Amino acid sequence: MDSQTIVAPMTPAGVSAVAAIRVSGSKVREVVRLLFGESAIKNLKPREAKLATARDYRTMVGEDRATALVIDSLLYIFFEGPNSYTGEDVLELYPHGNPIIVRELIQVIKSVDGVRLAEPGEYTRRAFLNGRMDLVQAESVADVIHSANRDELKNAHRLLGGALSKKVKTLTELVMDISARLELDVDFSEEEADPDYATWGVKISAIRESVESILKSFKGKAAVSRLPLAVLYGAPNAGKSSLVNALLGEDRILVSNIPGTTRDFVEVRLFLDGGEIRLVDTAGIADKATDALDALSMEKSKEILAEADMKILVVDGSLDENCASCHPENGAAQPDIVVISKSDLLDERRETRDERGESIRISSKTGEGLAELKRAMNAALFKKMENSEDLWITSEREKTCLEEALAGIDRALNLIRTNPAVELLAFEMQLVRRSLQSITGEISSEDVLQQIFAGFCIGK
Ligand SMILES: Nc1nc2c(c(=O)[nH]1)N(C=O)[C@@H](CNc1ccc(C(=O)N[C@@H](CCC(=O)O)C(=O)O)cc1)CN2
Ligand SMILES: Nc1nc2c(ncn2[C@@H]2O[C@H](COP(=O)(O)OP(=O)(O)OP(=O)(O)O)[C@@H](O)[C@H]2O)c(=O)[nH]1
Ligand SMILES: [Mg+2]
Repeated sequence: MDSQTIVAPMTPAGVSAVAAIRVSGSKVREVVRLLFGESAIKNLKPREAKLATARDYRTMVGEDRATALVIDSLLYIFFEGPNSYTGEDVLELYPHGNPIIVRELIQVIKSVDGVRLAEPGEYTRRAFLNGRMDLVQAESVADVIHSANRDELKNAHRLLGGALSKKVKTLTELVMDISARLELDVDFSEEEADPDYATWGVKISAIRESVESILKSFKGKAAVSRLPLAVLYGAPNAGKSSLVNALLGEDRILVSNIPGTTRDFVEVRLFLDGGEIRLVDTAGIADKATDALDALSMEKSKEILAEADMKILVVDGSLDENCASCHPENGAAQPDIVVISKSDLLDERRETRDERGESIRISSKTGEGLAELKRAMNAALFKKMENSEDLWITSEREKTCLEEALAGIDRALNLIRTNPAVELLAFEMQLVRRSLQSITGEISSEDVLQQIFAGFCIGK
């Protein structure tokens, strides 16, 4: 392993209130000295937030630090290895979130001998290599960051907490135990009576069951993380775009009293309690297209509706008659929920039940009904998992290791059934053990680590 010290921002590029930069490695104290001066080193206490002025030592005139250019006034925390995320000395800097400041800090830090920019995932890779976490946990860090909803996040936290690691380690121990006894049988096969194959068979079958159940829990990331899609549709001028703006709390989409304002469908991201969703505003569907372009717009609306996980029909509550073409019997989509818009223009007592299904009165002007609509969307788009105690794996690599283990187990069981040569059985169980150990990274290779961490973000 290279012993270079690494530096990278932990926060995304761009303007923010505060940014975060992390340095890890043996040169951390030197970085503190150059940024903050000799006295900072003397008073360096681990895990204590300090306010200080970071300067560019390269611009210093003579030996007087006060002449050096100020980069920022910021907070920093020093973590002394091995009690840090990576297990090495770590320095975290929290400057103001100006990209100029972040760039200058990183340039100055990089100018220290033995410091370079971190590669993607390199902090977590070091955490793994220094025994702070195993490979299942390291992979789950990416899941924690990229979980798209509450259930995924809960699963990712369980993986990070070591719930799967524990299961796999228990299985590895069982396999090692069997291996050890098999090896004994190999050594003493001359003297001893026949090995007890039936007992081996039962034990190995039990392990097979556990491996298979973890394997079956696999959920590919693509399948899990596809954001749910809600589509708003209805007659022109019904108030669809206004509703999107009201849900977002900002004037994102053009609104006007001219029917046909929205031409192309517009997609935004909305956060609900269960997670992020895609919300699409479509062009109004009129009884008759006014021109060829209008007809195309309506076609587009229908296309995106076909993909929707939730169809929300917006009906203008201020009108007595809404367009007939939004009725399902006229070929329009069957709504999951009907929204009666512009409730601020409605008489309180007016009937708000719609023959097309459950309905909610809303007003984009006053905000009435918006919270209720969000709750309904949340319930429809984030259905509770049937068994939320379940733990599932998300890593293709872990899946492949489990498949290898399962194949080895099946070969071993087959040997027991057909040709019980203890040596062969012992050999297969060694392979099974190795496959299981690859999952947690007890056995790993440079190639495997390269593959895993290349997919991480910079600074993780
Ligand atoms: N500022 C900051 N926030 C962060 C992180 C970080 O690295 N820095 N994390 C990065 O992902 C996550 C938290 N994970 C962390 C895990 C372990 C340690 C750590 O220092 N472990 C030491 C001490 C443990 C203790 O005091 O209980 C250790 O394991 O020895 C730090 C962060 C999320 N938030
Ligand atoms: N009073 C009142 N007016 C509303 C409300 N919502 C929308 N409007 C008005 O209704 C008109 C149409 O609103 P839009 O949001 O553009 O309607 P749309 O459904 O997106 O229309 P198209 O894009 O043409 O299909 C505008 O004049 C809005 O100001 C509401 O809650 N209350
Ligand atoms: Mg519109």
